[in-house]
Amino acid sequence: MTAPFGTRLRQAMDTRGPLCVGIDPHAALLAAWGLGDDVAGLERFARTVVEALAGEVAVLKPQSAFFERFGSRGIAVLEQAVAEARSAGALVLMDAKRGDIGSTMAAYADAFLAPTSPLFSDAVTVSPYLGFGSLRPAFDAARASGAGVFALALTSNPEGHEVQHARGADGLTVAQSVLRHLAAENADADPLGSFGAVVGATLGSIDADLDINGPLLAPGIGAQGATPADIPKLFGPAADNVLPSVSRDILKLGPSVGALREGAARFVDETRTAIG
Ligand SMILES: O=C(O)c1cc(=O)[nH]c(=O)n1[C@@H]1O[C@H](COP(=O)(O)O)[C@@H](O)[C@H]1O
Repeated sequence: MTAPFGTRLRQAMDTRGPLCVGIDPHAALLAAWGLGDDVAGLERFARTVVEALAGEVAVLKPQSAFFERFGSRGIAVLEQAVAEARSAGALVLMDAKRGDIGSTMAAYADAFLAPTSPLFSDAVTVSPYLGFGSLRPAFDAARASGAGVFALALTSNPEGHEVQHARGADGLTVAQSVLRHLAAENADADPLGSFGAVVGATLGSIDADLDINGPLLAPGIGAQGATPADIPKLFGPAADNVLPSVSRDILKLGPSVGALREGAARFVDETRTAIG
């Protein structure tokens, strides 16, 4: 039985450094790499990122949308990238942001969290906005396969505020409610729970209890304006559980494998220096 995702993530962050690099094959990035905006370009892009970073960084985060753009052939590239990244030692966080009623969520859990699936990943991002309880099948599947789940809580985009800061009858913000649910899922975990929150590093200030005994995926560094130095200021005592996520600011350094590796190493160094 594989160790729980949280245990594997803690070890990877400690040994390879606190960094998640996104595999986001934007059309503009394909062009910048001299690749066509087609399946051949997509495959070359994904394989180059995996070759450069799967043996180096703790987590790779393929953004499903950029593969779905090419239909089933794009998904075939995604399947290949996930398998190759995992076999090279990276943890793979599938960024799919899936959310639906429980019976449908079970099918999404099959797609990304069942070991028999061609898209089986170490973790997946999910959207809690059909009610946190609708995610139960994903948490159950993750527990069964030693995988993880990251639920959106305080996203990096400015539009998130209107939903995530809304308050329920209990007086809690939607975001705080999600965080409390995650803390309950992680209650007995040691050294780190397998159920994380997505908390943007672009937020300036966070008025929420981030003590969830789980990982905090922090996107928004680089292209969205945040820096590693923002992490200790923003996350305070939870900074040790922060997994900074960078996509465009590292990917733009490609297609050179060496440049991609240097860029990732630089972000790891800056984060470790900032957190201390
Ligand atoms: O779930 C995510 O990773 C995510 C959450 C969030 O709040 N903001 C956010 O930008 N992301 C993802 O992070 C990636 C953008 O990273 P950058 O290119 O570094 O800005 C995209 O794949 C986004 O979908």
